[in-house]
Amino acid sequence: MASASVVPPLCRPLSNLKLQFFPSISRRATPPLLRTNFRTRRSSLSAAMSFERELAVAKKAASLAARLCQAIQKTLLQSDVQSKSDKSPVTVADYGSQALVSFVIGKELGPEPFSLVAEEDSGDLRKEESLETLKRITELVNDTISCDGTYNISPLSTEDVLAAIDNGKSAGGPHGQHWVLDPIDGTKGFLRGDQYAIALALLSEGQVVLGVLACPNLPMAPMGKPSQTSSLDQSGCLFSARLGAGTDVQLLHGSSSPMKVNVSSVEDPAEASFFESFEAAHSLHGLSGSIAKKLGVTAPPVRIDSQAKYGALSRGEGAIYLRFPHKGYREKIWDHAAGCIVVTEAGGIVSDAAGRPLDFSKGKYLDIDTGIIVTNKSLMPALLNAVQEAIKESESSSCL
Ligand SMILES: Nc1ncnc2c1ncn2[C@@H]1O[C@H](COP(=O)(O)O)[C@@H](OP(=O)(O)O)[C@H]1O
Ligand SMILES: [Mg+2]
Repeated sequence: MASASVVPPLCRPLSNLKLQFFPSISRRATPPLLRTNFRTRRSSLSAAMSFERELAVAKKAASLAARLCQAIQKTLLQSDVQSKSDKSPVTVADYGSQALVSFVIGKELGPEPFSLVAEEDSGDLRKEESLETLKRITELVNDTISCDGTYNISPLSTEDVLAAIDNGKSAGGPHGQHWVLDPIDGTKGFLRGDQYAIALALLSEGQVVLGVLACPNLPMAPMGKPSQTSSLDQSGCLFSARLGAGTDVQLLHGSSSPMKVNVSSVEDPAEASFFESFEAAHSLHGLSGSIAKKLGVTAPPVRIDSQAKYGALSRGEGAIYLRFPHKGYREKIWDHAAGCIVVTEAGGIVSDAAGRPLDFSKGKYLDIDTGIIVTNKSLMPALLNAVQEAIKESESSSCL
């Protein structure tokens, strides 16, 4: 069994994270949808509430959860892997991470109850055959809290841990405040030893007002750029964004100061690189390929797991992210809320394939047209045209 009492930093080299570049494409006129839909939605709400305290809590919660995940990834055993009803892999780390984030929010912002929309629930864990797993999660959560030293409390019981996980049962929606959590985004990457993220956001009146991405395996130095300082030689990035306040990155663990980041400013797609899911089951690589071809791309895409893609884009590493799930899949808000604000506060645009901004106010699902595309303001018009042409072509060819 893995022990969380010693938590070494995990510095696995990222063999699958490379940069590629687009050849040039001609710029086209901005489609009307784009012009009307990307007006800034900063309401009086953000002026009245700064969410500074909440952002600090989110950073603390995600960092602590990352500690637990890092300890587990290092010593991952086959026995840690279970199967949910949808057969996706879920590990003790997913549950432990959700319990920890829920614990930290409650501790820091309580005693009032809070609303949390999160990926995991305790249903499977409450079964008799899961008792050993539950004990192990409880031990990991307690070890992580005790190593951190911030909270002087008696150890949590298994019931405390189940209750903390079940705090994540909220349905979200357009009113009030809702935390949105993916305790391990990119579970498959986590199991492979590749990229994953702890993704936490806050919705207020249906709008994402802050987001944090803890990316334990993402190097601080952008790929292809030699680091100037020793802190950039390390892995583990914490991205954080607050409505109207920009996006920062800092070392996930340690005392580095936050640095403001911006998305790539490239206007020529020949200088842009392009991200997509590592997993072909999560995004239509063929469709992305034909979009890339329309833009004149020759290099293969950069395929990595999780919202680490949004984090990398926010600091100008690569310029485009394309996500086209297979027909029938419904995207969940926790897979995009934190990533979305991290990119938009860094100057980027996140939209569906029709050019509409993502709407996080409809509960746990996103109601999107076909797919999600992310890039900077200069490249979006041409990208949107290419996306729409490629979709039309793939629809007509599938009718033949
Ligand atoms: N068939 C599918 N199509 C699109 N996304 C899927 C999918 N099955 C799972 N996912 C989502 O894709 C996320 C991982 O994204 P990525 O491919 O960018 O790493 C998963 O997050 P979890 O790992 O938290 O379950 C899951 O929510
Ligand atoms: Mg996810």
